[in-house]
Amino acid sequence: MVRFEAVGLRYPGGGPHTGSWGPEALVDVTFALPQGSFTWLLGPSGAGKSSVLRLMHLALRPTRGEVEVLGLRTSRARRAALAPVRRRVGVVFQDFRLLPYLSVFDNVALPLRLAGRPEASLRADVTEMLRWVGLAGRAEALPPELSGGEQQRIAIARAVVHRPALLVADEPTGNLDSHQARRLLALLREMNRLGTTVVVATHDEDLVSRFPAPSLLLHDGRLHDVDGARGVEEVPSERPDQAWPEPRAPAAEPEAVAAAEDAQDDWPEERFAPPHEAPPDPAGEDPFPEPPVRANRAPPYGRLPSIRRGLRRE
Ligand SMILES: Nc1ncnc2c1ncn2[C@@H]1O[C@H](COP(=O)(O)OP(=O)(O)OP(=O)(O)O)[C@@H](O)[C@H]1O
Repeated sequence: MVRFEAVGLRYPGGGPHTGSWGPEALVDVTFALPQGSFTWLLGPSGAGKSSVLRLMHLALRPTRGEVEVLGLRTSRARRAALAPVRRRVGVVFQDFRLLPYLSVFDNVALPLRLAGRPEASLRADVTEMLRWVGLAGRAEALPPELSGGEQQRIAIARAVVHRPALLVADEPTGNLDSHQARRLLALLREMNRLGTTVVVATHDEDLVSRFPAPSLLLHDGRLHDVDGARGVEEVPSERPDQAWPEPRAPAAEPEAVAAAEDAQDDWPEERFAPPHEAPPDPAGEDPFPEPPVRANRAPPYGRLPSIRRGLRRE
């Protein structure tokens, strides 16, 4: 599901267009997470947690080594191969990254629209997620009109509404009170129970103590202590292989959709490729073609009743 092999990562040193590169923010990071696992990503500020998550949701490529996500080896993959994989990854950003000119409803609906869900069928799921995060009444508001905690809850709803195969969350409880943080943990656990692989970077020790799970511990960009995460590679996942089907590619990718995807990039296209030891694949046949669009296929996503049931229990 996720494999890091001797990964090194450098950021641009004196700014993105200067051509100089800073010290390695990640050094020789190696681990593997099986499908259906739940992993805490821990470490002090500046240790490299966000950098690991950026590599997992394909906002960056490694400058050394290999990162494989959902079967895609990212270090040399062509950019066109990244989009379909990214659509299967849900992200809760530390700084939310809501699109300020779209309503709350449209922000949460974005992953479903990117996955090609018909408008008629997405309303119920978006409304249910908004209700779950307690913001159904703010569907028409713009993100800048919301508090930090409310924006975080919208960001969480957007990350999970399309039931991603992989969910990465960067300090998802940073702006939540303890009750909301426990509800969020319940949602993450329920999604994990249903087959989503979950990785959460956090400083919230109370949250971690409520759900013991394997941890990756980073210090100064190095993986210092792996509590079960590195070794679990050999344990086959008991979860069904196709817990979440591939999303359909949008029939046509309008410019607005492409712009919305780029807004979630840490490095927009022209800065996407840091100097990797090996050159990218020469232009040729795309090894990762978009899945074919099948006509009259049933909607790939079920409704959310099981998540709702799990939350009621909580
Ligand atoms: N965009 C960037 N440009 C240059 N250096 C960066 C950039 N982002 C992160 N770094 C550097 O990479 C290192 C790891 O940062 P990262 O944000 O991954 O740490 P973190 O563990 O997530 O920290 P925090 O808990 O404070 O969010 C730090 O030294 C940081 O200064």
